[in-house]
Amino acid sequence: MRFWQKYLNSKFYFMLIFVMFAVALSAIISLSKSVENQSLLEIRSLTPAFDIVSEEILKPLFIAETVARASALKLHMNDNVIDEEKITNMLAEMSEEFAMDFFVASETSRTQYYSDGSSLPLNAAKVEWYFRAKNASQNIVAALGNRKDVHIYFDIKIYNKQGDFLGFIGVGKRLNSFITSFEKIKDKYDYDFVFVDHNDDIVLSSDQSLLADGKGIKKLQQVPWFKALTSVQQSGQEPNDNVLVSVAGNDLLISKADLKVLNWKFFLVNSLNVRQNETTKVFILQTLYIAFVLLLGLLIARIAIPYIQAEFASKHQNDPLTQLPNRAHLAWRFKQIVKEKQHVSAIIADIDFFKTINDTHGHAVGDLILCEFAKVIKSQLRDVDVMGRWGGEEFVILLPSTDFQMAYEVAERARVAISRHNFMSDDKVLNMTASFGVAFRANAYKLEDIVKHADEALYQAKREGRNTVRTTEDVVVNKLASFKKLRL
Ligand SMILES: Nc1nc2c(ncn2[C@@H]2O[C@H](COP(=O)(O)OP(=O)(O)OP(=O)(O)O)[C@@H](O)[C@H]2O)c(=O)[nH]1
Repeated sequence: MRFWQKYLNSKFYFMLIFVMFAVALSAIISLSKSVENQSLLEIRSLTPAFDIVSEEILKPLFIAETVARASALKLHMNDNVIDEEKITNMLAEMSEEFAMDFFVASETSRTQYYSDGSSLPLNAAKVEWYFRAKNASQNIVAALGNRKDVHIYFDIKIYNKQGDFLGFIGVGKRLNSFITSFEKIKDKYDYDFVFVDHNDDIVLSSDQSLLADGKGIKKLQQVPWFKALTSVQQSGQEPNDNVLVSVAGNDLLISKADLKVLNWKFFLVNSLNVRQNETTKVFILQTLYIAFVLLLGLLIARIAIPYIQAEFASKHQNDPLTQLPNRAHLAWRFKQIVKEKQHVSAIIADIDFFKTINDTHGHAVGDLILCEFAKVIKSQLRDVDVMGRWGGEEFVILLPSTDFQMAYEVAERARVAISRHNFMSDDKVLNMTASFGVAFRANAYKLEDIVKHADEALYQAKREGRNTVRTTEDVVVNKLASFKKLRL
């Protein structure tokens, strides 16, 4: 099987499945995220709609109602002769307090008094609203009025105890004062809203082109999205208040609410294209983000897992016969010692004529002796020292924070212990010896380096009769002596 075929068969398919799984998982998570985001947007967009109604409409209306019911103004309006100065002063105080324009329209004097001190005779030909509102069945009337600039007025009817009509108390808000707050909301949530009265006159809107201007009041029937509604929808008889319409390629969701207190309607116009774009953007970004995180996780796992496995293996690998650390484990321990910035000495121990033991008593006895040999030497070491099996009948001992002299003494102590130990085989005592090589490295970075030097010393110990300890210093002295001999 060719390499690429093998690759395609195993790793490639695994990766493909993983990537498909990652993308599918990210898509599912993103989908739920974008639905969550969409719902959040909807809730967030509805909240300010309620704020607009309560803050901009209901609040001035309730202030007007409260003032009308409780104020001393009502008493003055009941006087046979209206005290204009008192009424005007009171209106001015209220205007200062609530930052709105107040007025009183008196039936007795047929005059309208404003909080700015001005007044206007209620002339049937000029002030049409007064007579219309007076004859209306509701006690609260809201209407647009054009005084200096366009105002929206909330008028409350006033009666005396006998039920005689005394006139109106009301508040007026300049239409321009709504515009700033409407624009802020429109910028933030990107929807339009329209308030219309019982005549379908547009009273307030976030769309400035729909607001009343010098040319007059606009009608709901002039608005493009309203024109796009069916006649049943326009009549408001449709049970569902949310209607979808398409205007110039833009899908709009129209929500309607009734403001019964004023006999008004409130329309919220949501551009679905904007919402859909937002949702798509959130979906794509989420998918990319999650796929990136998953792939990054895979990459990290691919790099980290073999490393962790190797670390774990070297940390836990022991020689099966003696249960001592093997070479990989020794190398890991050596790295730890170097990392801790400790200087270290190494001893290599090798049983003398071990082949003869095997040949004479058998391999099984040889195995037992190897284990016992390890135990005897370990009994001479500190807990921090590490003894491992280097291979065959060779053992390496690492001595952290141990200088050359001390390492030599440890090796010598081990040599004596071995030579004095009675190894047993079938009730027969076997005596044996071992040779030792000692090396010291203040800054050895690799186990192989320090063991190589110790091995040179061991080789010299073997050459010089066995059952002895030799050091790297001995090796140098020996080399120098041979060099001198050669020169002579
Ligand atoms: N029983 C047993 N013997 C082993 C094991 N590993 C290596 N040996 C034997 O150890 C012996 C090492 O022999 P040599 O390398 O000739 O060394 P030696 O006989 O100890 O002689 P010197 O080291 O020169 O003193 C060989 O016979 C190997 O078979 C093991 O795990 N168990």
